[in-house]
Amino acid sequence: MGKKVTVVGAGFYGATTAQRLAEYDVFDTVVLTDIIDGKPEGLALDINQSRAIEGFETKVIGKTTGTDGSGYEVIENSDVVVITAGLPRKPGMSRMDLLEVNAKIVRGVAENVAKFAPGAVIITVSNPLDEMTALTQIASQFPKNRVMGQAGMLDTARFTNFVAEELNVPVGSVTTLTLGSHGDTMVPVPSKCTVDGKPLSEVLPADKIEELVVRTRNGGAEVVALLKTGSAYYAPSAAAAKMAKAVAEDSGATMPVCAWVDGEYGISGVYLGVEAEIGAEGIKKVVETPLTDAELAGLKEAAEAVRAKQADVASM
Ligand SMILES: NC(=O)c1ccc[n+]([C@@H]2O[C@H](COP(=O)([O-])OP(=O)(O)OC[C@H]3O[C@@H](n4cnc5c(N)ncnc54)[C@H](O)[C@@H]3O)[C@@H](O)[C@H]2O)c1
Repeated sequence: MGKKVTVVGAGFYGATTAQRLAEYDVFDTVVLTDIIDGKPEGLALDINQSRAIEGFETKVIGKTTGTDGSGYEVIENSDVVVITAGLPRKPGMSRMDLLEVNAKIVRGVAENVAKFAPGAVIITVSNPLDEMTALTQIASQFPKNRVMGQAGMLDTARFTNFVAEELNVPVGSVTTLTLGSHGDTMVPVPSKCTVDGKPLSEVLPADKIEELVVRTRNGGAEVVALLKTGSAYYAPSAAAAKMAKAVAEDSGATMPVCAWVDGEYGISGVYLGVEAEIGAEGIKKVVETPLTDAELAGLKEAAEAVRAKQADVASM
């Protein structure tokens, strides 16, 4: 049977994710939902009308849903569900400022997803990311491997772009890695970064690397400040769509994602940004990579910072 993916939330992040997923032309159906009457239907109609030009056969179905679960039948039998519902940041706001309002939204959505697509893998992107991913698992009661969050793919892509621009080399020649949380405790891993196979530390001075790390950590805020209303969505949607595709194709690709960590790196019982193999069952395996002492210490610090906040979301 053809694959089916649902994107909940037809805002900037959700609409661009649906478009990317449709343009991959690997899914039978892409479902796009929102609580704003007519918005997902209108966007789906528009994306479908691009099929003849872009040359893809995937059908996009838009559906207005209610917070009470009305309309959710449309997501039945989805292989993957991407949750983008929730408010984005405004200039000056931190991701944590969104906690209470988005927790209500994400809890409701996750409960409805569990009811109507009980076999799906869920990819959460709503902010604050680590907390909303933990809440998605709590509210859906899905096995932890079937719930993950998107952050590391985006942070890594931002870091890669900054390095490529700094050195004026193709992005394809640059490999970077960030772990940890999607926020202040993001952990860049310079020891895993290379340019044309050479260690980053051999092609850029330490102070320049640190400058790019800081810019990566503030990558979301930099876009928010420029846009003045709304937050980034082109790179974020590219990341979430790539993850959903890896699930649908059971590819086993290794990607930096927010995954349940259970003993890896000596860390347990927390959703954290790590590298993991992605497949039909969600997280196939968390992949441990050798880290320097400082990088490992940063990862452990990030784990403790998000652990406390993730414990709070259970009651939200
Ligand atoms: N993880 C990341 O890397 C990352 C990156 C960028 C943005 N984000 C987050 O993604 C979320 C969405 O961002 P955006 O730019 O699309 O915002 P947006 O305001 O453009 O869209 C959000 C959409 O969610 C919808 N919505 C609200 N409650 C809903 C519900 N119960 N069911 C279905 N839909 C509902 C709204 O009607 C709106 O259309 C935000 O929380 C933002 O902070 C995460």
